[in-house]
Amino acid sequence: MTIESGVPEREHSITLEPVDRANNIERSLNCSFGEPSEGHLSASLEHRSAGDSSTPESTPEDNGDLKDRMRTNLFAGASSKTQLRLARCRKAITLDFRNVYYRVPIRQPPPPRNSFEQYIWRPMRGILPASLTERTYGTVELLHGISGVVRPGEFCAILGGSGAGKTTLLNALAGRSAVPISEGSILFNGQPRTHATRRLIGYVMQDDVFFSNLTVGQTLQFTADIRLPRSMSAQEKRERVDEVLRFLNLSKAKDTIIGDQQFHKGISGGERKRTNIAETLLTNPSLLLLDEPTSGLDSTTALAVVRLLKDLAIAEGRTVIATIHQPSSIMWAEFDKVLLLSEGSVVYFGPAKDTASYFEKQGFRLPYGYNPADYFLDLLVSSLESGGRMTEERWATVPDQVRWETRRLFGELDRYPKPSEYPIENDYNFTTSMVLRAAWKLNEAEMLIRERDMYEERVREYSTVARAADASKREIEQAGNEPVQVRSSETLRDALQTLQSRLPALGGRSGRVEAAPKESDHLVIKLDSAIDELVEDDTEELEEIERHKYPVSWLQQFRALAIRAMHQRKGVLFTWTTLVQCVIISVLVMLIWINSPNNADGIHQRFGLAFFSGIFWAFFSLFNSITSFPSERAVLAKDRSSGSYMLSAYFLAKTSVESPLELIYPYLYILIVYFATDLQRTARAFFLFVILLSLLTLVAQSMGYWISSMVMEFKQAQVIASIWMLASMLVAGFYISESQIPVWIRWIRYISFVYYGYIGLVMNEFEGTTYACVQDSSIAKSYPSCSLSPPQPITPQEVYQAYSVNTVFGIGGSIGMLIMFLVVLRFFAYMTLKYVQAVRK
Ligand SMILES: Nc1ncnc2c1ncn2[C@@H]1O[C@H](COP(=O)(O)OP(=O)(O)OP(=O)(O)O)[C@@H](O)[C@H]1O
Repeated sequence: MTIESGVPEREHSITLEPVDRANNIERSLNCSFGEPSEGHLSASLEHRSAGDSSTPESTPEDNGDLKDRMRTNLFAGASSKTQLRLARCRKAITLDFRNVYYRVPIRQPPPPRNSFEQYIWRPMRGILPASLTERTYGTVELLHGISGVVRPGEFCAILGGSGAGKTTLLNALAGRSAVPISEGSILFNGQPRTHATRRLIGYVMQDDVFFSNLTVGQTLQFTADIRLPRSMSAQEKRERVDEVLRFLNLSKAKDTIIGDQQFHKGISGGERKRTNIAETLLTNPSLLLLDEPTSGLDSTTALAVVRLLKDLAIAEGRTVIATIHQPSSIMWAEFDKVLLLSEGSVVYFGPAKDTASYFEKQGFRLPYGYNPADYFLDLLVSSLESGGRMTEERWATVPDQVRWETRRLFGELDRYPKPSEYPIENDYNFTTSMVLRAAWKLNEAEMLIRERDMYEERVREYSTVARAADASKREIEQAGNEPVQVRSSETLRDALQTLQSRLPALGGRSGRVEAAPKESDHLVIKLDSAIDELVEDDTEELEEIERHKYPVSWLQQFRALAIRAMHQRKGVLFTWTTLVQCVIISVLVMLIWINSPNNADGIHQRFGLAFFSGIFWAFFSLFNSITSFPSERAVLAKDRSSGSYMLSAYFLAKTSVESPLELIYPYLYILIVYFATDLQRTARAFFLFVILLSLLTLVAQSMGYWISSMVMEFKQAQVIASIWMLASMLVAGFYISESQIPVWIRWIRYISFVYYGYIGLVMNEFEGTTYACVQDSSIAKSYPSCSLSPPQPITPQEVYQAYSVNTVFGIGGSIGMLIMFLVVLRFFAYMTLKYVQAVRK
């Protein structure tokens, strides 16, 4: 709907939330401001003038301003207009956190009690999950009663020195903490977090965690496929990706791989950061939480990121909270609210523009021309770093009440039972941080009471707006599609003006208010039927979120995950070094075994070839796959904590894509080696060789999955894999026959898949064929058939006997055992990933 307002001081137009639907407004009001409940305290309302809003439909003046900003804005090129409107916020969220305390258990390994624990158990313990080997010794409190409210349309920056608790607080707000908060509440529109709210929260991690072999476009497409609702078509999802790419000026980098810091250079640091934000924006979150989105960026790019966040808050009605390191003064001016933290306590929370006056009241005057952020953070950090007390001059400037509160909180009050006896000196070495924390404690109650009054006033104000909009709606309906002239009362005009300035914060509907340079008490209102459709879409989308646990079905998850796994694994597996390694080994094997004789003298060589083939590909595959989960751990945790997909879809997609890829090199080896080395030339033997080697490779891969799901640390996984493979190799029967292995470790072979692979390959080579004896050969003489007169061909049974091959299983049995290992090991890997690693949902 378009409203043309006759307010003379406003000569530009802006896009706002709908005023055509009273019920939507009511709903928005409910979700933005809720019903004032008992004890519900809120932060101050900052009335932003309508002209401040960077909104999609801006006038030339606004555009001029916008262009100025865009000059330094690396996101220029994005017509924020269309993109912002298309990626509109679905529901306004007010985040209200009260008295949040967060404590974590202190975990420490128990001290060794004897030499076994000291020299054997301790080094081995590293490979087990910490939860099994560490004990809890009490708790440590990281957040001490943090309160605040951030509303739709506001951009709140969390600031503090290193270790102040910024990330801890952000994680707690996002529901991503390792343990739940100990006390207090975190409410979304007055309600605890639900499944549906979780999907409306976008969390941008400090580390840009991606699959390095995917391009920016592929990465975003994956996110779109998996996290956008099932009601959207593939085409719509592609369009959303292109929109976000354009919006963040990433179109140029669409086909560039993300890369990593060490081996493959990919996109730049700024592009990485924007890709990170883009991934979150794709899902159109209503509440955006960002952990240090500007870290590692140059000042221009960092400012551009901050302005983007501000635009997302104002123009889209999103609630944006970000931890920011070292903001410049220009950046400071962009913050609506700031939350200053020191040692896990609030030092200030409120409008950024009021910070200086608040600090001044506490005796800390912002020096002229100083960057506010630098000054406030210096006050907190320098006092901590030096550990020094406040100077006497500064202490003297602190109000009496605050000095008293500091003593009450951090000093020994017993020494001075009466306030009149308190010495004026800073006798406890109080630091600036202590004084400011005490000042805030004093101030907090007072501030919150004041803000509750403002909140109630605000609710009343919006009720007026809602009634006004309802009245307008009725007039519009009576007038059909024609522009309507509404002679408004003073109240209506004021209400609409307020609405105009605050509507973007009410939750994702669109309408337009245009200034008309004429009579001040006339409003011209037009209906825009397209807006109605958008509203319907939103409702459906929200209902869908409530209905389904995951945005898309299991099959859709599987498909998207399989495509991603394919792109990623291709890049890891198909490198020149791996190809060259495979070819060199294959050619070497071919050259060594090319002349193996087809008689008694060649028997041992065939054993060697079968053994080497099995062991080499088992090693190759095992070591390829032990990097599997550790390298994806961060991405998996990120995806799972945003509730994107089921672990079963991830595991099955990954393993089913990687398995065929893992077989490509062994097949190349078979092609080079099999015929050149004169292995048994029958179709049956060839295909059985292919099947056995494939199974061995896949079982080794499964073993690698299991190990890597268990320990998640590459080095530890490597140690376990090496021990396992070397033990398997030793007991398989090639180096030493079964009867020579001590009885008490003989059983190991039965739990070693290498053993079954080796038996299968050997029997496949000798089954159905005989070998001629060689005259004067010492090897041949060891076979009974060669001692006969005339010598008889050596039978497979004689060979098995000579090499102590256990024929109980046979080729079929070996294949069966390998299949069993395949299934069991994969099942173990999945269960370990699900339960032992406790990858968070
Ligand atoms: N699980 C934990 N156990 C014990 N202490 C912890 C734990 N997690 C965080 N801390 C401590 O809590 C404090 C706050 O950590 P946090 O990561 O929130 O700081 P921050 O303000 O984000 O710092 P930075 O800006 O350096 O990232 C730090 O001193 C940190 O060592």
